[in-house]
Amino acid sequence: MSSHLSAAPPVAVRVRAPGKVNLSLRVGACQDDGYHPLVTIFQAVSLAEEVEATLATPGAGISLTVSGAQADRVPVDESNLAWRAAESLARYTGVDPDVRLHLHKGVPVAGGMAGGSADAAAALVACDLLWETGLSRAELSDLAAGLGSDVPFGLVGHTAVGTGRGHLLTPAMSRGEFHWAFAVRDEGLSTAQVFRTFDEVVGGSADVELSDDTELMQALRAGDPVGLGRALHNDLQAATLALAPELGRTLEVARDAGALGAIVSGSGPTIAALARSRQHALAIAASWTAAGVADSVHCATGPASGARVLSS
Ligand SMILES: C[C@@](CO)(OP(=O)(O)O)[C@H](O)COP(=O)(O)OP(=O)(O)OC[C@H]1O[C@@H](n2ccc(N)nc2=O)[C@H](O)[C@@H]1O
Ligand SMILES: Nc1ncnc2c1ncn2[C@@H]1O[C@H](COP(=O)(O)OP(=O)(O)O)[C@@H](O)[C@H]1O
Repeated sequence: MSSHLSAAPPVAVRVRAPGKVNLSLRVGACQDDGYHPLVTIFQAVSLAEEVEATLATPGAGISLTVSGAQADRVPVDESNLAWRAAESLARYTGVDPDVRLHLHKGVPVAGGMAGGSADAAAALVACDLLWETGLSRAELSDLAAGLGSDVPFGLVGHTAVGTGRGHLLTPAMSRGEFHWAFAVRDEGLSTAQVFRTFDEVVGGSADVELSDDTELMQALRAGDPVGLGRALHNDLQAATLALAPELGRTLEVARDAGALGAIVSGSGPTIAALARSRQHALAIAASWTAAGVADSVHCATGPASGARVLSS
C-alpha cells in the first residue's frame, strides 16, 4: 500500500484541479435512477481549485476551511464534496480520516463549471498521498464517480468525451490553446433543477450520439477555434434560459463582441464565450462589464491538465 519506502511521509499536500466547460452536451431521456444519459465533450480550463490537505492529530477527524471568491457560498461541513471525497477514500482504504482540508476557490460556485467536483478530485489525490494509501488511477476514478458525475473528469482534465452519467471518459485529441471569456452570475443554479426543467421544457431523445459532434472533434484536432466556435452545443441551454432568461442578453453581448461561439457552461448560469485570442477574450469580458450583464468576468485558456500535485 505504501508508495514511500524510505522518504518521510508528507505532512501536507497541495493539489490543483481544473474547472471545465462542456464544448458539447447532449442529454438523453431521464432514466429510472433519476439520471440522464449524456454524451459530452469536456474541456478543462485554467480557472482552477487548489486543495491543501494537512495531517491532523489521530482522532481529530476531518475539518475544512475555504478561501477565494464566493468562499462564503461553500459549505464547510460534511456536505462539502471535498470532505465527502476524504471520507470515501478513508472508508475504502480503512484508514482513519484525520485531515485538515483547505480549499482555495478559483472556479465560480454553482456556475456549471464543476468547481466542487474539482475540489473532490483534488482532495482524493491529496489525501491518497498524505495517508500513503497508494490507490491506482482506476480506483481513484471509481471513488470519484461515486461522488458526482463530473468528478472523474476533474482527475484527468485536458479534453475528454464523457458518456454514461458523464463519468465514463475517453481522452479526445486536441491541438493548441483555446481562449475563453466567462460571465459569472453571483446567484448559482442547481444542476438538479436545470435537469428537471430540461425534462419539462425539452425532454431528451432516447438516443444521444457522439457522431453528432464530428465537426467539433475535427475542429479540436485541427486546433481551429472558428470551427470549434461554430460547433459548440448545449442541450441544457433552453432549460437554463427558461430559469434565467436574462442570460439571453449575456449571450447576445458576447456575439456582438465577435465571440466565435457563446454557450451556457454545463447547467449554467455561467456563460462561456470562445475568443480568437487572449486580447479578444479580454475585449468580450469588457463588453459584458460595460453592458452590466455579468456580476464578474474571467478569462482563461483550455485545455488544462487534470488534478496534479503542486507540493508535498
Ligand atoms: C450538467 C453537468 C455537465 O457536465 O455539469 P454542471 O453544470 O453541474 O457543472 C453534469 O452533468 C452534472 O454533474 P454533477 O454536478 O457532478 O452532477 P451530480 O452531482 O452527479 O448530480 C446532480 C444532479 O444532476 C442530475 N443529473 C446529473 C448528471 C446526469 N447525467 N443526469 C442528471 O440528471 C441529477 O438530478 C442529480 O441528482
Ligand atoms: N467544494 C465545493 N465547492 C463548491 N460548492 C460545493 C462544494 N461542495 C459542495 N458544494 C455545493 O454544491 C453546489 C454546486 O457546486 P459547484 O461544483 O460549484 O457547481 P456546479 O455543479 O454548477 O458545477 C454548491 O452550490 C454547493 O452548495
